[in-house]
Amino acid sequence: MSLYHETAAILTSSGGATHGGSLKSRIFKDKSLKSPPAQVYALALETSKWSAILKEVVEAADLLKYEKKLTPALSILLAHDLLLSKSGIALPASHGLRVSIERHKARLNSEFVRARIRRKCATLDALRTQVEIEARGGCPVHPRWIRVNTLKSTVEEQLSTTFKGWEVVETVADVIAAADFHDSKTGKKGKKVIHIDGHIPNLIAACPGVYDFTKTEAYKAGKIILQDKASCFPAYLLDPRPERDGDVMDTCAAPGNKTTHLASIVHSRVVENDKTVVFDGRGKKGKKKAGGDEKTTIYAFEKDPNRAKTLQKMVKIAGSDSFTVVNAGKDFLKVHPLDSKYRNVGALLLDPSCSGSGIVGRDDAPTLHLPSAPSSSGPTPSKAPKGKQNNKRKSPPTPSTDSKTDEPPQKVLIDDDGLAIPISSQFELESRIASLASFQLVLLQHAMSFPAAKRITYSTCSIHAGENEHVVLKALASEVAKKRGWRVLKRGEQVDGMQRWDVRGEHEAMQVEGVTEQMGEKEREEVREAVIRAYYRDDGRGVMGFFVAGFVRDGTVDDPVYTSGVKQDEQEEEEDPEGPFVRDEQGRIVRDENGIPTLKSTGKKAVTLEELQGGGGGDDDESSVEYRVEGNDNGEEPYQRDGEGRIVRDEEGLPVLKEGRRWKVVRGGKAQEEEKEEEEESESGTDGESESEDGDEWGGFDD
Ligand SMILES: C[S@@+](CC[C@H](N)C(=O)[O-])C[C@H]1O[C@@H](n2cnc3c(N)ncnc32)[C@H](O)[C@@H]1O
Repeated sequence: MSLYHETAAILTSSGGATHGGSLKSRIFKDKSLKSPPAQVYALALETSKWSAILKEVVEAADLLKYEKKLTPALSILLAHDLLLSKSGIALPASHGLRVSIERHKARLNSEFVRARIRRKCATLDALRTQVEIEARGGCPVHPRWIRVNTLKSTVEEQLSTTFKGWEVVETVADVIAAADFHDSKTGKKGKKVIHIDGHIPNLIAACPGVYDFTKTEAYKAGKIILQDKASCFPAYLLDPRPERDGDVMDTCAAPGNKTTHLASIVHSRVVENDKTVVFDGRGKKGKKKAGGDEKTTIYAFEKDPNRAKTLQKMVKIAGSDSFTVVNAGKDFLKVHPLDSKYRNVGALLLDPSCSGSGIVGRDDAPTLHLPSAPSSSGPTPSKAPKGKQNNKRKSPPTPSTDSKTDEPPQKVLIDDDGLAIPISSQFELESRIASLASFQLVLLQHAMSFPAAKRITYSTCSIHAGENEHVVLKALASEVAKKRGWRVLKRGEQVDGMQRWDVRGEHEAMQVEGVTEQMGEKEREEVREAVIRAYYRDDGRGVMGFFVAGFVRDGTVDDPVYTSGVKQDEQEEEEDPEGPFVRDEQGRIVRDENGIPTLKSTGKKAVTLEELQGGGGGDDDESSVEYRVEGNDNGEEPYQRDGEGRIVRDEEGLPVLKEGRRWKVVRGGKAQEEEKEEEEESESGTDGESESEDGDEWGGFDD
């Protein structure tokens, strides 16, 4: 099959919206293609951009009437290459398709000139510019953002290598403006200009479409990473500092842009402070931190095993594998916060799956205009696409055709995992957002429960308040946040570049039923001002739609359930230095007349008199603390008595045993005691007396 047949099949395939996402991904994932996917994609994209004009030309020239074997899609693909491609039709001169279009060359050319004049364009260049702008549906140009990976390079090095000869301009807006430049001599679009970002360190905005950075040595060596400016906010806002935050966790990490950004920041902090650090893992890079042996590890989790492979590759290429542990295929929600591996995790980055509604260029196919069937003769100039209709993230990736205008295209929400979810109503959209938001909140609360955590960033590439401000407000109102003292990282406390970023939370998003009623106006405004937004807009900022919020706690407020896994009362029993017994005001253990202590947990006596007299185990509740009197069992009671017949007690009030008698304290109940005795017998062959000596601890009473 020829390039043209394959491309026509892609452009007109039905169900594309729900079967594989964007035009680009449909083409590059199509294993049945014989032509190079890049060539198919370029032809499909460019023809779609020009299709409104090509449709007019083909119809006016009556091409489909004369060439019955051509389909509408084939006709505009061939017309595109005939009229606009420098190399012409990519087929042998004798090929039937080529012959069928070239014999109409003169008429097609003159209709093309007429179409240009109708659009009031004096030159082909002017028409090109108009087509480019229309193809974006009036949406802004998006710069190519490049993060210099400071683990491997510096901005200075990149300026003198990758960007050698590029002009450095003052603003992002200048970079955007350069994209519409068209060099009439070379026929090339855009200019080689860059801007060094003023908010995020080591970030460069380059004019898009001028250069394929994926082909550069710097990209292949991991010296530069293609990452949108807004997507750099979370790691920068988290601002992990080895000496303050210890280990760092990236909870939802693939493909790894933020993981590698975190690594770069951690590393630069160490260098900046002129302190050295031991990086964990197989680190050859490690240096000792001044005055200590702390280690910094970045733990990255990715539940999707395939995406985790990309993460692993990225971490390696970026040069951070020596101190990044990739937990491939591991669900962050299944990571136990009390797992000792993570006891030093002080900073967590949470960038969970979201609706992806802020992503730029997700739907990359401009609306396709196909010529009408031959019966409807005569030119029917179609209107050029207006507004944002061909750069909408929720519109179907399958291009609509003019002949189907009576069927409104089904909307598709392509999330940031690349999953295409058909959305046919506002209700469906809201349900999808609500379900994502509830999951995002669970993840955020889980992050908040790590014992040493003091800083968290939560981010999405969504523009919906439901996934953004609302999740933040609900998280702040949650039990874990309250019990552990989590609060929002206020604007004034943020790293410099984020303080200066002036796009903040949405006013109308600051009300959440059942959550914000208890908050004062000032508190709500503080949260709104603290959270950071970015929009894909024609505002000169050149960023994608994004949201990020920081959370902090100072650690003075905490709940033991989040540090030791036990509730306060349980912890008192376990860790109370006074032990599990009730004490009086002077700190003495409260005992009954026989000196038997009372347990705090049950209010019952720790042992019964019968037990003290050697009678065996107590009830189940108290089975973890059993006491036996052993030795010289001659039938007499084991305690010493004074002249008045009272049991003699030591300073703690414990009965003093007669000579030859001793206490045996058994922890863990009767079953364990029996087990222990069996073991003792089999090991030593003694009657356990000597073990009893060893075990003659007063642990049960003293601690
Ligand atoms: C928005 S993407 C992360 C992008 C990444 N932070 C970056 O900047 O390159 C969300 C990722 O989280 C993963 N994910 C979702 N839920 C997860 C979970 N419970 N545990 C671990 N990974 C999860 C998804 O598979 C997806 O790869």
